[in-house]
Amino acid sequence: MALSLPPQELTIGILALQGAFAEHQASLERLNLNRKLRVLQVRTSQDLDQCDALIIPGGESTTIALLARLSGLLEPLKSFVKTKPVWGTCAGAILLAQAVTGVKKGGQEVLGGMSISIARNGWGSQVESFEAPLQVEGLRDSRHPFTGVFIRAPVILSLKNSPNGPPIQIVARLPHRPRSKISH
Ligand SMILES: NC(=O)CC[C@H](N)C(=O)O
Repeated sequence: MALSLPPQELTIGILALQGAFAEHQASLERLNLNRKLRVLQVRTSQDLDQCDALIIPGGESTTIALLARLSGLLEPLKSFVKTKPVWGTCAGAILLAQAVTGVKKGGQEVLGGMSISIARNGWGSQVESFEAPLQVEGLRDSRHPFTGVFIRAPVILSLKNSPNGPPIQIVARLPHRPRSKISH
């Protein structure tokens, strides 16, 4: 996967078939960057063609894969993840994995792109969702932990550096599920 981005205006796509795409868009638009950023909701392969990079949001991975297939986006996405930078949040990370466990009856379509294996709903069901403080390498204020929100979240079970891609860097770990649930 190529990780370098062109220096001119960047177009960041957000896969907008289902899930938290609007929240990702709002966060990107709040960023105060010293370069021009265009944020594009991606629903067609023509949208995808305009993107320098892509975010696949959290949501429901099976539904996102199904909608991608119905809208003719599945194959373009599989090609995109081989050559361009892609970020996967929760369901997005499941879609970027090479192997998934805990899948629904009928299986789970994936895009590949990251040489990881992942367990869908690996921390438990919806009622077992939780928040946990994380030390994230590279965040500006490393004195304060980042609050990770794990909503029916996946667990990355294994990762393997691929000979063609950049080395994998782990920026945070959560070895055990904490007791606290989501606070309201
Ligand atoms: N927060 C999420 O994105 C949940 C992912 C969901 N469990 C799935 O399988 O797609």
